[in-house]
Order: sequence, then C-alpha cells, then structure tokens
Amino acid sequence: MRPYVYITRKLPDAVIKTLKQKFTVNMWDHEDISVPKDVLLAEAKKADALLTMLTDAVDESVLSAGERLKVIANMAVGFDNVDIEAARRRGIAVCNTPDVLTASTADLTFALLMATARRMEEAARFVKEGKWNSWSPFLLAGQDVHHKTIGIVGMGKIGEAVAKRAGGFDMNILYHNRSQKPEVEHKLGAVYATFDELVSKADFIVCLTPLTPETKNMFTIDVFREMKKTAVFINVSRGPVVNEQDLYEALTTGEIAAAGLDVFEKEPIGREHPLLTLNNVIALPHIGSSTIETRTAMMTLCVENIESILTGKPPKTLVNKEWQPV
Ligand SMILES: NC(=O)C1=CN([C@@H]2O[C@H](COP(=O)(O)OP(=O)(O)OC[C@H]3O[C@@H](n4cnc5c(N)ncnc54)[C@H](O)[C@@H]3O)[C@@H](O)[C@H]2O)C=CC1
Ligand SMILES: O=C(O)C(=O)CO
Repeated sequence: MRPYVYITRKLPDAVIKTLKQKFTVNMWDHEDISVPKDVLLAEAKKADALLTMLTDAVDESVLSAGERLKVIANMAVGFDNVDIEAARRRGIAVCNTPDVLTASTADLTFALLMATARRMEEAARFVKEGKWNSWSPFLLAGQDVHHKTIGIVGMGKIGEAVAKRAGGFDMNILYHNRSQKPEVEHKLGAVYATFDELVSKADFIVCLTPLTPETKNMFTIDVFREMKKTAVFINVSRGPVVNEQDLYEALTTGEIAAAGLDVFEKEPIGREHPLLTLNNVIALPHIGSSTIETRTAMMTLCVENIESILTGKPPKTLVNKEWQPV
C-alpha cells in the first residue's frame, strides 16, 4: 500500500506533484478555511504524513489518532501549534520551514515599522477619502526612523535580518535574546541589552521571538509603562506574546505612541476588536512571509521533508532533533 499524505489546505498542484507520483495524496479543498478538527482527526488516523498549517492545532488528540503517522511537516517556522512533546513520545518527526522565509519576513517587519512610524495607512486613507486640502507644515507628521534606536527582542534568523536592514537606516541596534551573540554584535554592530534596558531605551521595540511558555504575555502594561512615550511597538512573532488589553491601554493613555501588528492573540482578529478602532495601530493579517516566492518555497520544503521521511532519508529541517528514523 502506498503511504498516505494528507494536506490541510489547498496547495498548487505544481508544488505537490512529486508527492503524488510516489504517494497517495489527499487535500482539504479550501484555500481560506481551516480544516475542521473532526476531518483532521479522521485523516490523521489514516495518514503516514500530515502537511499542516499554523492554524491547525496538532495536539495530543491528532497525534494519538495517527497510528501510522511518521511526520508532521508544518508550513511555518513557528511550531507552537504542534505538541512537540507528544510527537517525541510517539516517534513522530516534526519539520518546519526556517531560512526560506527569513528575508521576506524581515522585509515585512521593516515595512511595518516604517509604515507605523510614518503613519502610512492613515495618510493613504486621508487621500482616498478626499480629505487632502493643502500641503501643510505638520500634515500627518510621523516619526523619523533613521538614526533612532531599534530594540530587537528575539535575535534569531529574522531578528538578524531585521538588524541588517536597520543598519541601512543608520539605526542604533539593541537586542535581547536567550543568549548573547558576539558574532552578530561584531557583524551588525548590535549591542546586547537586558529586556528592561531594551524596552526603556529603544524607540522601536520589535518582537521576533517564538511563542513559548516563557514568551507568552511578555509584553504587559508594566512593560509598556517602561517604554518611552514616543515608542513604537512592532509584533511579527505570535499574538500571545502580548497582552492585547494592556497594549490597548498603553496606546490610548499615551504610554506608547503606536503599534504595528502582524499577529494577534486570536486570528483572525474580529472586526470589532478595540485595537482596530485606533489610528495609531496598523494591523496586518499575519502576512510576514507572504510573498509568492517565499510561500512557494515553504510549501516545497514541506513536500521535500515528507518525501525524505517517507523514503527513509533525513529531512532538511527537523524541529525535534532527537528524532531517529524507525
Ligand atoms: N508573522 C509572520 O508571518 C511570521 C512570524 N514568525 C515568527 O517569528 C519567530 C522567529 O522566527 P526565526 O527568527 O526564524 O526563529 P529563530 O529560532 O531563528 O529565532 C528566535 C530567537 O528568539 C530567541 N528567544 C527565544 N526565547 C526567547 C526569550 N524568552 N527571550 C528572548 N529571546 C528569545 C531565540 O534565542 C532565537 O534567537 C517564529 O518562531 C515565528 O513565531 C516567523 C515567520 C513569519
Ligand atoms: O512561519 C511562521 O511561523 C509564520 O508565522 C508564517 O510564515
């Protein structure tokens, strides 16, 4: 019997054709609707491999349903949606998509930082709504980015790529990370800071950590109160690193100036969410890595990882490094 691969979102035929040549492949037939849990559970029962999205909770119930399951290939670098410990106990390999999305996500992070600092969304809306009467001295005046201080929390692959971009804008670069990185300090002129130092000194605070028990709720009102009143907060990591109620309070009481957010506690964020009523918030629908080239590369990497594991070869990007083929 050919191994069975289930894909939890509609992906282009051109990308999955190599899987189809070797394996039986089935796919959830929607691009913009998540697979329902009962369907995922039923498919997991039959599957040798699952190609999942960050919107799928690949929890104990899914992993224990999958008696034949050998690999979860998650189409994201973040894997907070997968129960890694449960996968480890069952000998299931978990793969993610690092590197291929680093530059695109850093571009988006910097674009969001610039757009928030220079009030681009407000300004574009102003023109389209016919409100532009005349050039005026402080019309939609924002904040300079160049020569300011950026504070990067989570100096991993994307953090470094953002620091590189910040260097091009003559910014001073502070970073906070689980461990200090002398080679990055040398290469990019970044300076290590404690979390408290970073939040109090930076003009732009950019969060790029993974979501873990340690980073959950990292940004609370107490932290926002330590920031400059002119600070701009950018989050492209995961929503739950921020307490959104506290962020709303900080933005409405003038504790900080503005926020650019690509990720939210609950996605999609509801239209009625208080943060969406604020002019000093730019909200994006989790598009950090969303370019055609990068998303195609992420899909391709998932396909390659599945092919490798199902044919007894080591995968390119394994999350649970202790995993061994059985
Ligand atoms: N919005 C989007 O579309 C995207 C979001 N992401 C998010 O960005 C995250 C980072 O991606 P990469 O840079 O590729 O990962 P990475 O693993 O290279 O970097 C993460 C960095 O965060 C640091 N870190 C972990 N816990 C920390 C803590 N408690 N305090 C300070 N630093 C801590 C790590 O030491 C590491 O250097 C992903 O886990 C994902 O959640 C990634 C891609 C796209
Ligand atoms: O890769 C990730 O972790 C994302 O959030 C989407 O690219």
